[in-house]
Amino acid sequence: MSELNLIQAAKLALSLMDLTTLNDNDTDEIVTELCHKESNPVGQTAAVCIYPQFIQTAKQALQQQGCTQVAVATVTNFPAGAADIELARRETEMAIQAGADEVDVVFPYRALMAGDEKIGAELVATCKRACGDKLLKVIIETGELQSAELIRKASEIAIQAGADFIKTSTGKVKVNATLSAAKIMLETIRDLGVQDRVGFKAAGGVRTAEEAQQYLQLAADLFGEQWLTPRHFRFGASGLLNNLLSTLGVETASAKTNY
Ligand SMILES: O=C[C@H](O)COP(=O)(O)O
Repeated sequence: MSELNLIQAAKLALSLMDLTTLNDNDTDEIVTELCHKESNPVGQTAAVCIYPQFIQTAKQALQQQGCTQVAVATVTNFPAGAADIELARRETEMAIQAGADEVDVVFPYRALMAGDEKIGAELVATCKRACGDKLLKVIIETGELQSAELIRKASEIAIQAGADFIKTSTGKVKVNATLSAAKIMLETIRDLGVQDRVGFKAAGGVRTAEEAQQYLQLAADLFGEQWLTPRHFRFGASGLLNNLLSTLGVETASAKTNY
């Protein structure tokens, strides 16, 4: 596989990003400001990712700027990853009813760590049914699972239960996305032969174009550069956009914001 240079990687990473704000003090204004970051000289991200109560705000802000192709993603069972299937189903159903295009649900990883493989499968299958044709990304929280065996097992369960994407992390625990966890997840996608229908999302702590480049190269080495589309690869990041823009020579007036 040829090497992606930093400029190519930065452009690609921007187009594959779920531009995220998931803070307890988020407001309509903060979400609107996030959506305004879509108006930049390089191009738009794949999605914005926000808490469910801001779905309508995000949709309106994107529409007002003519950014209707930017998807609105939200989170459910987040960030705890409880083993309450009914609650996860309700939250997911409500998110879809509120207009979400994509749902990132946290896998009940603690239950898996305690030896329960069934509850995760049921939760993912139930949430996928609630999503219908909207994308379901399943956050397996690799930094808590820790072992390669558990990361692989959670990936397999999520994929077999209908996940459209497997995602590393919530961004809310000590260890978030790492290249070693990404490698295990991407190899699981390859080993199950599901790369046509299942994508991968690196999320949590990805802050620089150089880091993004490494994740993209990992995936490109396994599946080819043509696999790097929003249907197959995402970054979930609240602090990567400004770095990508400055790598691409764009100084934003709002560089003072953290994105
Ligand atoms: O799902 C995305 C993550 O919450 C983003 O994590 P981050 O704030 O470390 O970029």
